Amino acid sequence: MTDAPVPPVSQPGAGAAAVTTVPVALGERSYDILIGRDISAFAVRRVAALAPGGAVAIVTDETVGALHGARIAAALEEQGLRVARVTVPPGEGSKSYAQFAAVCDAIIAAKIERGDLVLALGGGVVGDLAGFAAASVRRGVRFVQWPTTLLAQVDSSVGGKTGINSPHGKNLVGAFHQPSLVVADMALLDTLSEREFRAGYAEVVKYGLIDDPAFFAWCEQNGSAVFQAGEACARAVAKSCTAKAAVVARDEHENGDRALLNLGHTFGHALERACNYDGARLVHGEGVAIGMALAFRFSVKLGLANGQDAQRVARHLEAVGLPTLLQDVPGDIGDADSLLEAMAQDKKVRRGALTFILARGIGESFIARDVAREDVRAFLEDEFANAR
Ligand SMILES: NC(=O)c1ccc[n+]([C@@H]2O[C@H](COP(=O)([O-])OP(=O)(O)OC[C@H]3O[C@@H](n4cnc5c(N)ncnc54)[C@H](O)[C@@H]3O)[C@@H](O)[C@H]2O)c1
Ligand SMILES: O=C(O)C(=O)C[C@@H](O)[C@H](O)[C@H](O)COP(=O)(O)O
Ligand SMILES: [Zn+2]
Repeated sequence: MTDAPVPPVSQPGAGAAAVTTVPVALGERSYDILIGRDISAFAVRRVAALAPGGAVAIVTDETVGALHGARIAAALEEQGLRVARVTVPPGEGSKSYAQFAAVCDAIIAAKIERGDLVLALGGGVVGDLAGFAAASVRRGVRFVQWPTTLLAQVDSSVGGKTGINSPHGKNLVGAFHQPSLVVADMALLDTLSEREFRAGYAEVVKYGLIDDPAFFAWCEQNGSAVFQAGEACARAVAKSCTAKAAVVARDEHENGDRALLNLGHTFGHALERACNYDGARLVHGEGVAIGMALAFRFSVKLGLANGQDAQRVARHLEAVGLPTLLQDVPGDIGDADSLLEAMAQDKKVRRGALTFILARGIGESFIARDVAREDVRAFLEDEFANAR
């Protein structure tokens, strides 16, 4: 990642809005992320070019489908594609075995062939679910990510992690399946709720905390402007996608430093499971915000980072209204032992040993293997005891 939040090359999208293109360099699986406002007219032509005269199954959720589905379906039909629509209920509960089976069968029933397309129109839930269905049906159909939340535009639509949840933990069943194109149209964020916008912002801040202190400082200065879904937001999306594209290009299957993108997630995923994936209590980005604050405080407790940095992280997250404490999660989240049990199912676990993303400071995150369970338990017990 670079020091200044400068987005990559912009070009006019035929006839209208400027489109910033961020390439994801993965050899024969390379693809572009198109970023801009009101870019759908340009983007549907790029989608159609992937499968000229073919078919596309738009997978969406009820909320996004009602707001944006008809317009995008019509635009794709105008490009000569046959369009089928597949709709799931909104929310994390749809990353389930039941919805996975329903989506796969609907794609098959729509006679989507290997040379056709699945198009995920929605947030990270739809992207992860539709992407996994695309990876599985006929052993692999190409797919397009058309993210409609800030979280999906800055993170989940890029990098090819797809999957569903198990009662044992988050994203435990899935596949790496890269999209063929990503379309991040800022205009779609206009209908997003404030709470969901804020949750997505947690994953933006993450890129600064991993290895880009200048970007974290930029977030501190410009965080509230990002929430206007204008120029600052487009910059944050381009910056985030550029950072993620670089990590994914180096380490597509998370054998090494892609795990840094998991900052805050070992704690966050355990909290999501503790809430039984009930978005009314905790959505993913909120879990990540608490998880990042915990990762910094844990780093301080282990003598790795200084307290001022941990406070600065929590201060910024709180300034935009994100939660940073275990006590911020409504209802019962169990205790240190039950959270540890959830963490034992984390995909970064090796031979039973916990791996965390910890930090020596802001922008100095690193992968800590073999973290002692006793240290985690003692830290969590302190956190449970320390009410605000
Ligand atoms: N694959 C990855 O790399 C990756 C990365 C980060 C997160 N994730 C996953 O992403 C999921 C979270 O994604 P999310 O935060 O986008 O949640 P989400 O997909 O549940 O969307 C949030 C809510 O906003 C609504 N919504 C979406 N777009 C809208 C719009 N434009 N206007 C109005 N309402 C809209 C949805 O209906 C939903 O109710 C989690 O399951 C998480 O594990 C995956
Ligand atoms: O793309 C990645 O790699 C990430 O870790 C991004 C995370 O924000 C995302 O939540 C991801 O789904 C978590 O991956 P998991 O392997 O811990 O399920
Ligand atoms: Zn995440």
